[in-house]
Amino acid sequence: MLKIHGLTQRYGTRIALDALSLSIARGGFVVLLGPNGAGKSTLFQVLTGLFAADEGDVKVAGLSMRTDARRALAHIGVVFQQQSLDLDLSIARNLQFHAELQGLPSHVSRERIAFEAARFGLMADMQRSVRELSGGNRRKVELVRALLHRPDLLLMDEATVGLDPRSRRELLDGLQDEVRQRGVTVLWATHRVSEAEHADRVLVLHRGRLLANGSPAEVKAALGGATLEAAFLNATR
Ligand SMILES: Nc1ncnc2c1ncn2[C@@H]1O[C@H](COP(=O)(O)OP(=O)(O)OP(=O)(O)O)[C@@H](O)[C@H]1O
Repeated sequence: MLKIHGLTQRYGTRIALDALSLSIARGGFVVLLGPNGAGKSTLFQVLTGLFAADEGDVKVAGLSMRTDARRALAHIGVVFQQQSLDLDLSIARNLQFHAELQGLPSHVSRERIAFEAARFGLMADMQRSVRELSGGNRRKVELVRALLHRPDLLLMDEATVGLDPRSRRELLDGLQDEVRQRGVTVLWATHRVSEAEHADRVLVLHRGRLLANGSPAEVKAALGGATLEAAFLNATR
């Protein structure tokens, strides 16, 4: 689903991504675990075509981001770290606007918006402005928006920051449904080890390099530690 080869990104003399290579098969909940400054956001910016990296390439569903970005991006949905909804518009308008940008026919967008909004418990608030919503519901709207064009690869960058445990759980459960029911691949960037404990696969990123790559148990064994958290803290000190 995703192949990253030799990706390098520098900011002046600082290396944010250091010849990073990895591949991720279709389907599953994959956690990209890294401390602050590891390069997670930089990687997501390259994956979503915000800029091209200095070196290397990314392929999504076999399509190169360098030569075929438009078609590659059609496979990707994203929720960025920074909230990006129009606060003055209602949930419904925000979602309709995005569906129009994606070129979805109106009968398809109406059906998908209703389906996803119901799934995430947003139906009662559809006509409220986003400004009036809790942080948890705003994130759910962003997730629904990211799912409208039915992406195969969903990128979530620190998506639970500021959410209480219940909202975090609901968001994660919704994503697990997507993985199970539609075979979506979720790449979930976080610095919280607890969010990696139940992942299908964990990628540990530190200073732009991959330190470990495997199931939570494999990563714990590879990095050495009594718990995944101890292994992570030890390896990224
Ligand atoms: N626009 C920029 N200009 C200069 N340096 C940058 C820029 N963006 C990121 N960096 C540096 O690149 C490195 C990787 O940053 P990045 O934001 O990708 O990490 P991150 O893992 O997302 O961190 P966080 O968890 O804090 O969001 C850091 O050393 C950061 O200071």
